[in-house]
Amino acid sequence: MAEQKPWSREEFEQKLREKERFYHLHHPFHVLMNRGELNQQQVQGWVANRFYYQTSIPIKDAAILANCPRRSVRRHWVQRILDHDGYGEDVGGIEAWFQLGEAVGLAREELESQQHVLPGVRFAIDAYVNFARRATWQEAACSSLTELFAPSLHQQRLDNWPRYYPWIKAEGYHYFRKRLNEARRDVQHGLEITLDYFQNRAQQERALGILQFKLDVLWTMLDAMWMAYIENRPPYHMEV
Ligand SMILES: O=C(O)c1cc(C(=O)O)c2c(n1)C(=O)C(=O)c1cc(C(=O)O)[nH]c1-2
Repeated sequence: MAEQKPWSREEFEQKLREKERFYHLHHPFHVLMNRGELNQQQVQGWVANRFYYQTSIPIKDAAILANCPRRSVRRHWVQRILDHDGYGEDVGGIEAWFQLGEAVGLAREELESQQHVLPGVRFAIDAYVNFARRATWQEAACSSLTELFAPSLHQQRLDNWPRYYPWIKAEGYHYFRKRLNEARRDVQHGLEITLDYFQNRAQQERALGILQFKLDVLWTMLDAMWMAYIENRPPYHMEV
């Protein structure tokens, strides 16, 4: 059978963008959250579990750097680690997440200890980090492209939460504001790498599969949180 023609650069980008419909923005947990229908304990559960994602992202990006022999790419990619860990005067995104924790009533130690991190959330995030360790750096770059869809979600939080959750202190919003620009910049780089690297149709379809895998990671995290905080069925709930 004849090989299918590759999509043009524009068509390929369009196919990647069409994956937006699977973004965790549409997960029922986020829908409730962005309609103001979560209580404080449920918001705290999300913040504490997402903290594990925040701390894993620079480890994931360090794995990508470790697999990348191209200095011009590393020079650019390293910025992601600095954004999260901080550099010089900038305290970084993980510190901003601690501020969010405090703003919703979670002590720093509660986040740091990871005591609230659900097994399902941990498994999903570890799968993402391990993928980045084992894949080529271009495939791992492709897996970060869910960030194409993140700015609108950060913006929704900035627009809606102060109204719905007046008990969240204003310092909590710094992280989302910071990510608006960082995500737009990062995704431009990740997209260029992806559009350059995946050339024939089979490779382009592989890229869509990689993006779907990452969408599954994010969706599965919220499934675990839904069970624990909406259904009140965390693991082993029958025993407690
Ligand atoms: O709040 C969100 O919904 C959200 C989603 C994502 C994403 O789509 O992966 C990231 C972030 N936030 C984020 O803050 C972040 O730093 C980040 C890095 C990455 C990545 O894959 O490298 N995704 C995301």
